[in-house]
Amino acid sequence: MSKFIVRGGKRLTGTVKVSGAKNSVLPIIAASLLGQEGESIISDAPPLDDVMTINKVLESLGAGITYRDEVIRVNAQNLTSSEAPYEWVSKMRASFLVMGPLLARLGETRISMPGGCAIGTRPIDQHLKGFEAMGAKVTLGEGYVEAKSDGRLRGAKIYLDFASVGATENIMMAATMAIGTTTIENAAKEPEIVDLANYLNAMGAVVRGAGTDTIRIEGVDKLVGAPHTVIPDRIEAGTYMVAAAITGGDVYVEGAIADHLGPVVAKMEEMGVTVIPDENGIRVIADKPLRAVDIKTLPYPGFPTDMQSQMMALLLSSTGTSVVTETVFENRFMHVDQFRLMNAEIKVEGRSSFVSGETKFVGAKVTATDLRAGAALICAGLVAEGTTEVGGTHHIDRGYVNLTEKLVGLGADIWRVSMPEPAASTEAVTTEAPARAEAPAFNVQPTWA
Ligand SMILES: CC(=O)N[C@H]1[C@@H](OP(=O)(O)OP(=O)(O)OC[C@H]2O[C@@H](n3ccc(=O)[nH]c3=O)[C@H](O)[C@@H]2O)O[C@H](CO)[C@@H](O)[C@@H]1O
Ligand SMILES: C=C(OP(=O)(O)O)C(=O)O
Repeated sequence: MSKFIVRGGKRLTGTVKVSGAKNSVLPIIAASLLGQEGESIISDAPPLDDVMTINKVLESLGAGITYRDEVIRVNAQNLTSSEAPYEWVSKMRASFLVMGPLLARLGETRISMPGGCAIGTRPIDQHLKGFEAMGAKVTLGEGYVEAKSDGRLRGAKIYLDFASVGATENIMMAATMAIGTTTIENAAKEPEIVDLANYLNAMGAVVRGAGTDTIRIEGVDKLVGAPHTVIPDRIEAGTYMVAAAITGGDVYVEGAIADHLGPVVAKMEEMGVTVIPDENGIRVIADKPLRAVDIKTLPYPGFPTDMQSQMMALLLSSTGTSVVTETVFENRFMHVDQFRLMNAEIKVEGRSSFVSGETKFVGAKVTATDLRAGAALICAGLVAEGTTEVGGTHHIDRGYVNLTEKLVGLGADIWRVSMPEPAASTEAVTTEAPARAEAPAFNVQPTWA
């Protein structure tokens, strides 16, 4: 067990570099299963717990994987299994993204049912509807989803009831080796979809229209491993933009792509933050009081649900009342109770939160209820009076590379402590900051590379 400890009151300045996007690298690693020959070389692969998990899934399927210096090499020529076990899928929903590639490659697959999680029930009906339309026979039972095709999948026209990111990716991957053309209508348009399509095309696939709401995939006979560099993580970038703004800072977020962050930039500007994008990143300067604004999460290019909780932290410190409406996930206000422990005033009514500004955050013991909630609590901790302890670090480790190092590099007073397991020891854990030379002690380099 471990915690992040944040002592509030430091203004952030300097440059922070964004890592490769979690939500790009996960489907791309899954897609590497499609390579019948050669090797895929995936660069800028962030050393996150989620990446380790999906690598384990691929290894369990028989793929050869090495991971060094943020480069993953996948050799998927000889797959030995079509089953993704509970052990890995239960750790991370995105493991389910191996279903499309396995169906295309092996004609059958059995995958543990991905459960719901803190932010919502997250059904997979749209994924399965797509596979069935392409001729797969899907059965559910004993906690597993099985899909089988009678020979190769067949191209089909698939309309998604919701522009689901995962369903678009899974269907797109399954369709690459189908007979004929598949059309996905009401497809998700996220930059990560475009990144995946670029990688698939480099492998020999014919995917057109990614980034629009209609994607056409012409099936081909064979895909081969290919090199690809993952796009920068727009949510990590947005998180550092919020961290900079909430502390009244001046930070250059290197690698951030302004085009991928349209609504985040727009809303921060509406609040009174100065945002200066250039071709290598985005500079954020907050040198005046911030105004309240309303936020509504939507699929891309709308305001990203994955930035909702961090933005709520910023709105809490603005002047006035803001309304935050969450339309993507039905239960993504878990951070509200945690913010309340830090002195925030927020009223939740259905899918909307009424957020009172001018919060004088007070340090408290809080818990990351999900990945972005954790990031948001750390942002609040940066300006809180006193010390904030953020537990639930396993959520945060899913999506932020070297979080303490990056924030310390900007001048934040944050470190991480490892807690002894209660049964093993009753020793108190110190929340004193380690000497700077010792901090940060957290090493996220994979140990099994
Ligand atoms: C690994 C990854 O890329 N994760 C992202 C991805 O998750 P993920 O791909 O799971 O998100 P989706 O876009 O699929 O989900 C959006 C909404 O659609 C619903 N839905 C989805 C599929 C389905 O078959 N049926 C259905 O009802 C979900 O319950 C949710 O309410 O997009 C989300 C929305 O931008 C982000 O928050 C996640 O960070
Ligand atoms: C919800 C998220 O991710 P995932 O879909 O991997 O749970 C996220 O990145 O905020």
